[in-house]
Amino acid sequence: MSAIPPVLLSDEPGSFPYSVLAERHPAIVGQVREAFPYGPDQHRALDTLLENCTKGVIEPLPADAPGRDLWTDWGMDEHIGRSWFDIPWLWSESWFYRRLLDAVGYFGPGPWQGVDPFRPFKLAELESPETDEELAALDDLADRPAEEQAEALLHGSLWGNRADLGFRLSDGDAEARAAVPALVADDSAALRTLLDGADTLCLVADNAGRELVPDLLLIAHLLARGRVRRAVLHVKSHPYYVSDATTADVVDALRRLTRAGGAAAGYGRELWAAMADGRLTLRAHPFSCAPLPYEAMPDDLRAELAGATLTVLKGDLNYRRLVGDRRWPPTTPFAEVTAHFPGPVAALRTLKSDVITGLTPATEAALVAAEGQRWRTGGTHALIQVRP
Ligand SMILES: O=P(O)(O)OC[C@H]1O[C@](O)(CO)[C@@H](O)[C@@H]1O
Repeated sequence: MSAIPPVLLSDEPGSFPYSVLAERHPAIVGQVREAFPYGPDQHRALDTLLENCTKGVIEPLPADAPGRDLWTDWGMDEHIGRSWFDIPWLWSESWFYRRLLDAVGYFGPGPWQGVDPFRPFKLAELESPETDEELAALDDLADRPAEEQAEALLHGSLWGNRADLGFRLSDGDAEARAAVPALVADDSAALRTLLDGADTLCLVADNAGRELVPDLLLIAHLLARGRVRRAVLHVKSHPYYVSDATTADVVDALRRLTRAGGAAAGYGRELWAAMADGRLTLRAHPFSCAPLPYEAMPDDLRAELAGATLTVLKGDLNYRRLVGDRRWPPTTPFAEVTAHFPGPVAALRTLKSDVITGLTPATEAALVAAEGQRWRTGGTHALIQVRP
């Protein structure tokens, strides 16, 4: 067993985590502020948040705040009074989204209760010409052999994670850079084996829009071909990390598919029917927005995932939560760091933060020789890792 390295903090100027707190979060506050006709109270609360998240310390949630008990369980008291930059990065990032939702009145009571501050960005992406093109491409795919379709949809789902909206706010060139390189780890053969004839597939979604659409297409394909009997799609219980998918985003994506026409509409109808007969269910567990690694998941979620044939975790944040957001040496075995997970697990992720495990020494050396450490955070590399 490898020695356990320290968790990532955001206290090193020039590091990626530091830039997220010092630059990305203020940029997100600005974008949200411009996207809605908020009133003076909300603007004042956003000003306070901006000041607090860049220069202040963690302050407790008010006694009557919704979800306060959860945050107490998740370690709020031990962080109170400490700088956002000196506590685990995973924790301070989640806290930022919680406090942002508070500032705009998301948790209510009041007229802004339940209004997703990121919805305009998500909808714009769903309605973009790029989404049109991706959906139109399904017409050509329909004539290809089933295996080829499955492979294309798997890679669509993987690369759909490439540039989430939060990432693009601070790294607008990410998508234009570099042709798609080879995967840095590719356990897709093991993934195919696990998926073939699976009873229950849990897919833990990441982003809405151009990531969720291919996730849904993959699920539709697996269900329609009878490769998996049922699928459970885990989404976030509230808006999170800008583009993370909630139930409302699944509904938007399904509507988008069904009105697209052509093969896309067929997938949409398949999913709609699967929701109706229970082959596809949604889950929005509160732990989906917890500032903690999956190793700390509560017993009910552990039991649920233990019952799945396979759990597929999408995206960078889920990867960080799966392996523990630590400074692992990149060659640390993936099976070792995911041994805590209650059943077979796969990660489909483009690389957008420093954390990485499961590389061969040769792969790590080649990446470093070509790019220094940029490959870790640039969003231009991806992986499929499986622990059966
Ligand atoms: O949408 P994803 O793939 O989980 O990525 C989330 C992004 O946010 C971060 O947590 C940084 O804010 C990175 O891990 C990543 O760039």
